[in-house]
Amino acid sequence: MAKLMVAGAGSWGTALAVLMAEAGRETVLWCRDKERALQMATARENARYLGGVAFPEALSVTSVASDLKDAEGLLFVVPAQAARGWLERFREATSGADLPVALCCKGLERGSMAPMHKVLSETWPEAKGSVLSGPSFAADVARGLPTAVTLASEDEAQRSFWLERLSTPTFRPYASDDPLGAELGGAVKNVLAIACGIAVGKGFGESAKAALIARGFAELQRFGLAMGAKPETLAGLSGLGDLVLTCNSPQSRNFSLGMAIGEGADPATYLESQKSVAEGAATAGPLTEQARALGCEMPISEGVAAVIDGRQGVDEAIGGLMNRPLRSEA
Ligand SMILES: NC(=O)c1ccc[n+]([C@@H]2O[C@H](COP(=O)([O-])OP(=O)(O)OC[C@H]3O[C@@H](n4cnc5c(N)ncnc54)[C@H](O)[C@@H]3O)[C@@H](O)[C@H]2O)c1
Ligand SMILES: O=P(O)(O)OC[C@H](O)CO
Repeated sequence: MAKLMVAGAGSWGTALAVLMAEAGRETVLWCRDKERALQMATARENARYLGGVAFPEALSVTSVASDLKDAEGLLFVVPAQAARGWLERFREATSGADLPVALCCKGLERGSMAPMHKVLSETWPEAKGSVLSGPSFAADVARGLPTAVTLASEDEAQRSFWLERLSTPTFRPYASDDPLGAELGGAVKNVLAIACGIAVGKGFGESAKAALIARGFAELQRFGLAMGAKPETLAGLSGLGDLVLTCNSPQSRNFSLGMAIGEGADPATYLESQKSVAEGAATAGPLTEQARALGCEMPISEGVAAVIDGRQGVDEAIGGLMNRPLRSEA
Protein backbone atom coordinates (compact mmCIF):
# COMPACT_ATOMS: atom_id res chain seq x y z
CA MET A 1 0.00 0.00 0.00
CA ALA A 2 1.27 3.50 -0.83
CA LYS A 3 1.42 6.15 1.88
CA LEU A 4 -1.41 8.23 3.32
CA MET A 5 -1.13 11.89 4.25
CA VAL A 6 -2.91 13.34 7.29
CA ALA A 7 -3.21 17.13 6.96
CA GLY A 8 -3.56 18.99 10.26
CA ALA A 9 -1.36 18.25 13.26
CA GLY A 10 -3.82 19.07 16.01
CA SER A 11 -4.93 16.33 18.38
CA TRP A 12 -7.27 14.56 15.94
CA GLY A 13 -4.94 14.64 12.94
CA THR A 14 -2.11 13.36 15.12
CA ALA A 15 -4.27 10.58 16.63
CA LEU A 16 -5.37 9.41 13.17
CA ALA A 17 -1.80 9.50 11.89
CA VAL A 18 -0.58 7.49 14.88
CA LEU A 19 -3.46 5.01 14.44
CA MET A 20 -2.62 4.45 10.77
CA ALA A 21 1.12 4.17 11.37
CA GLU A 22 0.63 1.87 14.36
CA ALA A 23 -1.29 -0.45 12.03
CA GLY A 24 1.76 -0.49 9.73
CA ARG A 25 0.50 1.95 7.06
CA GLU A 26 3.17 4.35 5.79
CA THR A 27 1.80 7.73 6.97
CA VAL A 28 2.95 11.33 6.69
CA LEU A 29 1.58 13.97 9.05
CA TRP A 30 1.44 17.46 7.53
CA CYS A 31 1.78 20.48 9.80
CA ARG A 32 1.45 24.05 8.45
CA ASP A 33 4.32 25.28 10.62
CA LYS A 34 7.82 24.24 9.51
CA GLU A 35 9.37 24.74 12.94
CA ARG A 36 6.74 22.60 14.68
CA ALA A 37 7.03 19.91 12.02
CA LEU A 38 10.78 19.72 12.72
CA GLN A 39 10.20 19.59 16.48
CA MET A 40 7.75 16.70 16.11
CA ALA A 41 10.02 14.83 13.73
CA THR A 42 12.86 15.13 16.25
CA ALA A 43 10.90 14.47 19.46
CA ARG A 44 8.79 11.72 17.81
CA GLU A 45 5.69 13.06 19.51
CA ASN A 46 3.29 16.00 19.23
CA ALA A 47 3.90 17.47 22.68
CA ARG A 48 1.58 20.45 22.11
CA TYR A 49 -1.56 18.58 21.07
CA LEU A 50 -1.12 14.91 21.99
CA GLY A 51 1.71 14.68 24.48
CA GLY A 52 2.91 11.28 25.69
CA VAL A 53 1.92 9.41 22.51
CA ALA A 54 5.05 8.15 20.77
CA PHE A 55 5.16 8.28 16.98
CA PRO A 56 5.41 4.80 15.41
CA GLU A 57 8.22 4.14 12.94
CA ALA A 58 5.89 4.29 9.94
CA LEU A 59 4.99 7.93 10.75
CA SER A 60 6.91 10.82 9.21
CA VAL A 61 6.26 14.57 9.45
CA THR A 62 6.31 17.29 6.81
CA SER A 63 5.32 20.92 6.35
CA VAL A 64 5.50 20.69 2.55
CA ALA A 65 2.06 20.54 0.94
CA SER A 66 3.42 19.15 -2.33
CA ASP A 67 4.51 15.95 -0.50
CA LEU A 68 0.87 15.01 -1.04
CA LYS A 69 1.84 14.17 -4.63
CA ASP A 70 3.36 10.89 -3.41
CA ALA A 71 0.30 9.89 -1.35
CA GLU A 72 -2.61 7.71 -2.39
CA GLY A 73 -5.11 9.50 -0.14
CA LEU A 74 -5.57 12.45 2.20
CA LEU A 75 -7.20 12.60 5.62
CA PHE A 76 -8.08 16.29 5.96
CA VAL A 77 -8.17 17.37 9.62
CA VAL A 78 -7.79 21.15 9.49
CA PRO A 79 -10.39 23.16 11.49
CA ALA A 80 -13.49 23.98 9.43
CA GLN A 81 -13.00 27.76 9.31
CA ALA A 82 -9.54 27.33 7.73
CA ALA A 83 -10.50 24.44 5.42
CA ARG A 84 -11.22 26.38 2.22
CA GLY A 85 -7.80 28.04 1.97
CA TRP A 86 -5.88 24.85 2.70
CA LEU A 87 -7.95 22.72 0.31
CA GLU A 88 -7.13 25.25 -2.42
CA ARG A 89 -3.42 24.96 -1.52
CA PHE A 90 -3.51 21.15 -1.64
CA ARG A 91 -5.30 21.18 -4.98
CA GLU A 92 -2.64 23.48 -6.34
CA ALA A 93 0.12 21.30 -4.87
CA THR A 94 -1.25 18.22 -6.65
CA SER A 95 -2.19 20.06 -9.87
CA GLY A 96 -5.82 19.12 -9.31
CA ALA A 97 -5.31 15.36 -8.80
CA ASP A 98 -8.41 13.15 -8.44
CA LEU A 99 -7.25 12.02 -4.99
CA PRO A 100 -9.42 10.32 -2.33
CA VAL A 101 -9.95 12.92 0.42
CA ALA A 102 -11.59 11.98 3.74
CA LEU A 103 -12.94 15.08 5.47
CA CYS A 104 -12.51 14.72 9.24
CA CYS A 105 -13.37 18.23 10.46
CA LYS A 106 -16.74 18.95 12.05
CA GLY A 107 -18.18 22.34 11.26
CA LEU A 108 -20.05 24.63 8.88
CA GLU A 109 -18.20 27.48 7.20
CA ARG A 110 -19.06 30.97 8.40
CA GLY A 111 -20.32 33.19 5.56
CA SER A 112 -21.20 30.47 3.06
CA MET A 113 -22.90 28.24 5.72
CA ALA A 114 -21.46 25.34 3.69
CA PRO A 115 -20.66 21.87 5.01
CA MET A 116 -17.12 20.70 4.30
CA HIS A 117 -17.92 18.41 1.34
CA LYS A 118 -19.42 21.45 -0.43
CA VAL A 119 -16.28 23.44 0.35
CA LEU A 120 -14.23 20.54 -1.09
CA SER A 121 -16.25 20.36 -4.30
CA GLU A 122 -15.94 24.14 -4.77
CA THR A 123 -12.20 24.29 -4.12
CA TRP A 124 -10.99 20.96 -5.49
CA PRO A 125 -13.64 19.54 -7.83
CA GLU A 126 -11.44 16.66 -9.02
CA ALA A 127 -11.01 15.24 -5.48
CA LYS A 128 -13.07 12.20 -4.46
CA GLY A 129 -14.58 13.27 -1.16
CA SER A 130 -15.67 11.12 1.77
CA VAL A 131 -16.58 12.03 5.35
CA LEU A 132 -15.13 10.45 8.50
CA SER A 133 -17.18 11.31 11.56
CA GLY A 134 -18.56 9.79 14.74
CA PRO A 135 -17.89 9.56 18.48
CA SER A 136 -14.11 9.62 18.82
CA PHE A 137 -11.94 11.53 21.25
CA ALA A 138 -8.39 11.87 19.92
CA ALA A 139 -6.84 10.73 23.21
CA ASP A 140 -9.00 7.57 23.28
CA VAL A 141 -8.14 6.65 19.70
CA ALA A 142 -4.43 7.34 20.21
CA ARG A 143 -4.42 5.08 23.29
CA GLY A 144 -5.94 2.27 21.21
CA LEU A 145 -9.30 2.27 23.03
CA PRO A 146 -12.12 0.66 21.03
CA THR A 147 -13.86 3.19 18.79
CA ALA A 148 -16.57 2.97 16.09
CA VAL A 149 -17.14 5.71 13.51
CA THR A 150 -18.95 6.43 10.24
CA LEU A 151 -17.18 6.58 6.88
CA ALA A 152 -19.55 8.09 4.35
CA SER A 153 -19.36 8.50 0.60
CA GLU A 154 -21.88 8.25 -2.22
CA ASP A 155 -19.26 6.29 -4.16
CA GLU A 156 -18.92 2.61 -3.31
CA ALA A 157 -15.28 2.52 -4.48
CA GLN A 158 -14.38 5.35 -2.10
CA ARG A 159 -16.11 3.63 0.82
CA SER A 160 -14.10 0.47 0.14
CA PHE A 161 -10.87 2.43 -0.25
CA TRP A 162 -11.21 4.08 3.16
CA LEU A 163 -12.73 1.13 5.04
CA GLU A 164 -9.77 -1.00 4.01
CA ARG A 165 -7.24 1.62 5.12
CA LEU A 166 -8.91 2.94 8.25
CA SER A 167 -9.97 -0.24 10.00
CA THR A 168 -7.62 -1.52 12.69
CA PRO A 169 -8.16 -3.96 15.57
CA THR A 170 -9.33 -1.02 17.74
CA PHE A 171 -10.90 1.35 15.18
CA ARG A 172 -14.04 0.21 13.39
CA PRO A 173 -15.48 2.34 10.58
CA TYR A 174 -19.06 1.64 9.45
CA ALA A 175 -19.95 2.48 5.83
CA SER A 176 -22.65 4.99 4.91
CA ASP A 177 -23.75 6.43 1.57
CA ASP A 178 -24.88 9.69 3.21
CA PRO A 179 -21.91 12.08 3.56
CA LEU A 180 -24.22 15.05 4.12
CA GLY A 181 -25.92 13.36 7.08
CA ALA A 182 -22.57 12.23 8.53
CA GLU A 183 -21.22 15.75 8.32
CA LEU A 184 -24.26 17.53 9.70
CA GLY A 185 -24.44 15.30 12.77
CA GLY A 186 -20.84 16.19 13.67
CA ALA A 187 -21.34 19.91 13.07
CA VAL A 188 -24.61 20.25 14.99
CA LYS A 189 -23.61 18.13 18.01
CA ASN A 190 -20.75 20.54 18.71
CA VAL A 191 -23.22 23.42 19.15
CA LEU A 192 -25.50 21.30 21.34
CA ALA A 193 -22.54 20.19 23.48
CA ILE A 194 -21.91 23.85 24.33
CA ALA A 195 -25.52 24.07 25.60
CA CYS A 196 -25.05 20.94 27.75
CA GLY A 197 -21.80 22.30 29.12
CA ILE A 198 -23.53 25.55 30.06
CA ALA A 199 -26.22 23.59 31.94
CA VAL A 200 -23.56 21.65 33.85
CA GLY A 201 -21.54 24.82 34.53
CA LYS A 202 -24.67 26.44 35.94
CA GLY A 203 -25.15 23.44 38.23
CA PHE A 204 -28.51 22.48 36.68
CA GLY A 205 -28.04 18.73 37.22
CA GLU A 206 -28.51 15.56 35.21
CA SER A 207 -32.24 16.00 34.44
CA ALA A 208 -31.60 19.28 32.63
CA LYS A 209 -28.73 17.71 30.69
CA ALA A 210 -30.89 14.75 29.60
CA ALA A 211 -33.62 17.16 28.47
CA LEU A 212 -31.09 19.17 26.45
CA ILE A 213 -29.71 16.04 24.78
CA ALA A 214 -33.20 14.82 23.81
CA ARG A 215 -34.49 18.21 22.65
CA GLY A 216 -31.13 18.87 21.01
CA PHE A 217 -31.43 15.62 19.09
CA ALA A 218 -34.88 16.77 17.91
CA GLU A 219 -33.14 19.92 16.54
CA LEU A 220 -30.38 17.88 14.93
CA GLN A 221 -32.95 15.64 13.20
CA ARG A 222 -35.15 18.55 12.11
CA PHE A 223 -32.20 20.38 10.59
CA GLY A 224 -30.64 17.27 9.04
CA LEU A 225 -33.90 16.18 7.40
CA ALA A 226 -34.58 19.71 6.10
CA MET A 227 -31.10 19.69 4.53
CA GLY A 228 -31.69 16.28 2.88
CA ALA A 229 -29.83 13.92 5.25
CA LYS A 230 -31.09 10.38 5.87
CA PRO A 231 -32.83 9.71 9.21
CA GLU A 232 -30.78 6.56 9.87
CA THR A 233 -27.54 8.55 9.56
CA LEU A 234 -28.76 11.13 12.08
CA ALA A 235 -29.70 8.33 14.51
CA GLY A 236 -26.35 6.58 13.97
CA LEU A 237 -22.78 6.98 15.19
CA SER A 238 -22.13 10.32 13.50
CA GLY A 239 -25.38 11.84 14.83
CA LEU A 240 -26.87 10.54 18.05
CA GLY A 241 -23.68 8.63 18.92
CA ASP A 242 -21.46 11.70 18.75
CA LEU A 243 -24.09 13.88 20.44
CA VAL A 244 -24.20 11.56 23.45
CA LEU A 245 -20.40 11.42 23.71
CA THR A 246 -19.80 15.13 23.35
CA CYS A 247 -22.62 16.22 25.68
CA ASN A 248 -21.35 14.05 28.50
CA SER A 249 -17.65 14.65 28.88
CA PRO A 250 -15.32 17.49 29.84
CA GLN A 251 -12.89 15.75 27.46
CA SER A 252 -14.92 17.59 24.79
CA ARG A 253 -13.64 21.10 24.05
CA ASN A 254 -17.17 22.21 23.12
CA PHE A 255 -18.64 20.89 26.36
CA SER A 256 -15.77 22.49 28.31
CA LEU A 257 -16.37 25.83 26.58
CA GLY A 258 -20.03 25.59 27.65
CA MET A 259 -19.04 24.69 31.22
CA ALA A 260 -16.76 27.70 31.45
CA ILE A 261 -19.52 29.98 30.14
CA GLY A 262 -22.00 28.46 32.62
CA GLU A 263 -19.52 29.20 35.39
CA GLY A 264 -19.34 32.84 34.30
CA ALA A 265 -16.53 33.05 31.72
CA ASP A 266 -16.80 35.49 28.84
CA PRO A 267 -17.02 33.35 25.64
CA ALA A 268 -14.62 35.45 23.54
CA THR A 269 -12.01 35.69 26.30
CA TYR A 270 -12.21 31.96 27.00
CA LEU A 271 -11.87 31.06 23.29
CA GLU A 272 -8.85 33.34 22.90
CA SER A 273 -7.13 31.60 25.82
CA GLN A 274 -7.39 28.12 24.26
CA LYS A 275 -4.88 26.49 21.92
CA SER A 276 -7.50 23.92 20.87
CA VAL A 277 -10.48 24.50 18.64
CA ALA A 278 -14.12 24.32 19.83
CA GLU A 279 -15.81 24.13 16.42
CA GLY A 280 -19.31 24.68 17.80
CA ALA A 281 -18.50 28.31 18.61
CA ALA A 282 -17.94 29.19 14.95
CA THR A 283 -20.63 26.83 13.65
CA ALA A 284 -23.49 28.14 15.83
CA GLY A 285 -23.90 31.27 13.65
CA PRO A 286 -24.00 29.63 10.21
CA LEU A 287 -26.10 26.75 11.58
CA THR A 288 -28.86 28.98 12.93
CA GLU A 289 -28.70 31.23 9.85
CA GLN A 290 -29.21 28.20 7.61
CA ALA A 291 -31.96 26.83 9.88
CA ARG A 292 -33.86 30.12 9.73
CA ALA A 293 -33.56 30.13 5.92
CA LEU A 294 -35.08 26.62 5.90
CA GLY A 295 -37.85 27.57 8.34
CA CYS A 296 -36.45 25.05 10.81
CA GLU A 297 -36.84 25.75 14.55
CA MET A 298 -33.64 25.32 16.59
CA PRO A 299 -34.16 27.19 19.87
CA ILE A 300 -31.27 25.57 21.78
CA SER A 301 -28.81 26.27 18.97
CA GLU A 302 -30.21 29.81 18.64
CA GLY A 303 -29.55 30.34 22.35
CA VAL A 304 -25.97 29.09 22.01
CA ALA A 305 -25.36 31.34 18.98
CA ALA A 306 -26.72 34.37 20.86
CA VAL A 307 -24.53 33.68 23.92
CA ILE A 308 -21.38 33.07 21.85
CA ASP A 309 -21.92 36.23 19.80
CA GLY A 310 -22.60 38.25 22.96
CA ARG A 311 -26.17 39.12 21.93
CA GLN A 312 -27.61 37.48 25.06
CA GLY A 313 -26.40 36.60 28.53
CA VAL A 314 -26.67 32.99 29.69
CA ASP A 315 -29.61 33.62 32.03
CA GLU A 316 -31.53 35.48 29.36
CA ALA A 317 -30.97 32.63 26.87
CA ILE A 318 -32.10 30.03 29.42
CA GLY A 319 -35.18 32.12 30.29
CA GLY A 320 -35.97 32.34 26.59
CA LEU A 321 -35.87 28.53 26.27
CA MET A 322 -37.99 27.82 29.36
CA ASN A 323 -40.63 30.42 28.49
CA ARG A 324 -41.29 29.28 24.94
CA PRO A 325 -44.96 28.52 24.20
CA LEU A 326 -45.97 24.99 25.26
CA ARG A 327 -46.05 22.64 22.30
CA SER A 328 -46.14 18.97 21.31
CA GLU A 329 -42.88 17.03 21.71
CA ALA A 330 -42.71 15.94 18.04
N1 LIG B 1 -9.84 16.25 18.90
C1 LIG B 1 -10.77 15.34 18.70
O1 LIG B 1 -11.02 14.48 19.55
C2 LIG B 1 -11.55 15.33 17.41
C3 LIG B 1 -12.26 14.20 17.06
C4 LIG B 1 -12.98 14.18 15.88
C5 LIG B 1 -12.98 15.29 15.05
N2 LIG B 1 -12.28 16.39 15.41
C6 LIG B 1 -12.29 17.53 14.48
O2 LIG B 1 -11.01 17.65 13.89
C7 LIG B 1 -10.78 19.00 13.49
C8 LIG B 1 -9.40 19.41 13.99
O3 LIG B 1 -9.47 19.44 15.39
P1 LIG B 1 -8.30 18.98 16.34
O4 LIG B 1 -8.96 18.48 17.58
O5 LIG B 1 -7.33 18.09 15.66
O6 LIG B 1 -7.59 20.37 16.61
P2 LIG B 1 -6.86 20.88 17.94
O7 LIG B 1 -7.82 21.72 18.67
O8 LIG B 1 -6.26 19.75 18.67
O9 LIG B 1 -5.71 21.77 17.34
C9 LIG B 1 -6.00 22.82 16.49
C10 LIG B 1 -5.22 22.56 15.21
O10 LIG B 1 -5.68 23.45 14.22
C11 LIG B 1 -4.56 24.11 13.65
N3 LIG B 1 -5.00 25.39 13.13
C12 LIG B 1 -5.50 26.45 13.82
N4 LIG B 1 -5.76 27.45 12.95
C13 LIG B 1 -5.41 27.00 11.71
C14 LIG B 1 -5.41 27.56 10.42
N5 LIG B 1 -5.83 28.81 10.21
N6 LIG B 1 -4.96 26.81 9.40
C15 LIG B 1 -4.55 25.55 9.59
N7 LIG B 1 -4.52 24.97 10.79
C16 LIG B 1 -4.95 25.69 11.83
C17 LIG B 1 -3.57 24.22 14.81
O11 LIG B 1 -2.28 24.45 14.32
C18 LIG B 1 -3.73 22.83 15.39
O12 LIG B 1 -3.01 21.89 14.64
C19 LIG B 1 -11.94 19.80 14.08
O13 LIG B 1 -12.88 20.04 13.07
C20 LIG B 1 -12.54 18.89 15.13
O14 LIG B 1 -13.93 19.10 15.32
C21 LIG B 1 -11.56 16.44 16.56
O1 LIG C 1 -13.59 17.97 21.77
P1 LIG C 1 -14.73 18.20 20.82
O2 LIG C 1 -15.90 18.83 21.47
O3 LIG C 1 -14.28 18.89 19.57
O4 LIG C 1 -15.23 16.73 20.37
C1 LIG C 1 -14.33 15.86 19.80
C2 LIG C 1 -15.00 14.86 18.90
O5 LIG C 1 -15.74 15.52 17.89
C3 LIG C 1 -15.86 13.86 19.61
O6 LIG C 1 -16.35 12.92 18.70
